[in-house]
Amino acid sequence: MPAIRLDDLTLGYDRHPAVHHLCGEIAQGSLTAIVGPNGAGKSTLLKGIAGALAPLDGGLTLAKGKRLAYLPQSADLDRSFPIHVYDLVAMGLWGSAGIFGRIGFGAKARIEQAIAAVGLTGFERRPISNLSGGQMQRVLFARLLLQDADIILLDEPFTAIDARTTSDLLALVQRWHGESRTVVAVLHDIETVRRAFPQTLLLARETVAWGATAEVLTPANLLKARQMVEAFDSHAAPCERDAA
Ligand SMILES: Nc1ncnc2c1ncn2[C@@H]1O[C@H](COP(=O)(O)OP(=O)(O)OP(=O)(O)O)[C@@H](O)[C@H]1O
Repeated sequence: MPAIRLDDLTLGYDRHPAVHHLCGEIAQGSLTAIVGPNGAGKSTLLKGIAGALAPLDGGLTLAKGKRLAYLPQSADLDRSFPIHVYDLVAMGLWGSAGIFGRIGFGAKARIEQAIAAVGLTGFERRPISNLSGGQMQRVLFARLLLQDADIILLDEPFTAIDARTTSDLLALVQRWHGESRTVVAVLHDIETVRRAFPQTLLLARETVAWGATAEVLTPANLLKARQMVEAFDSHAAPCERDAA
C-alpha cells in the first residue's frame, strides 16, 4: 500500500486546471522532492494531498490511518498573530491532546526537547513576530516534530533561508526519513535535491518525469519542463484530453 496514490488527478482553481492527469504512487517511507518551474503546480499538488483543495477530476488516496502534517509556504503564514514560540510549538500536540487538552509534565518535556532540537532554547517567550525568517522556519519544524506525522508535506521549506539553517533543517528531514516517515517536499534548489532526495517528481502542469532523482533531473527533462509551463494556457478549459 503506497502512502499516497494519484489516479489521473486534476487539481485547479475555479474549475481551471492547474495540474492535470497525474498518475503515480509515493511509497511509504520514501523521501520525494517535487520540482518544476514557477507556476508548474507544485504547491497546488501539495495542497491537494493535504486535503486543502478538492480534486477537479480523478482521485487521490492516502494510506489508511496515517497522520499527515503540512507546512505551507512561509508567505502563506500570518506572522502578526500574537503568539509565543513555546505556544506555537505546543500546537503540534493538538492532534494527540485536542485543543482543550491539558499539557501535562511529559508534554512539557517534549515541547522543550523539540525547541532544543531546532536550536531555539532560550527563545520560548519570544513573540513570533520578532523572529527572523530562518528562526520562524525552525519554530515550524519544532511543531512538526511534535506532530509526529507519518506523512510530512513541506512547501519550499528552505527558500530564503541561510546555509546553516538549511543544513540543520535538512538534518531533521533526514531523521524523519530514517524513522520511515514519508516526506514530500517542494524544492527549488536542484543541488539540494540531487544531494538529499532519492526520489523526484518533475512537474510542469503535468508529470514530466517521476522516479530516481538522477534519472529525472537530466538537462533534457529540465528544459522540457520549462517549455511545457511556458506553453500552458491556464485559461484553456476544458482540458483537451478530456474532450478527446
Ligand atoms: N488560489 C489560487 N487561485 C487561482 N489560481 C491559482 C491559485 N493558486 C495558484 N494558482 C495558479 O495555479 C498555477 C499553479 O500554481 P502553484 O502555486 O501551484 O505553482 P508552483 O509550481 O508552486 O509555483 P512557484 O514555484 O511559483 O511557487 C499558477 O498558474 C497559479 O497562478
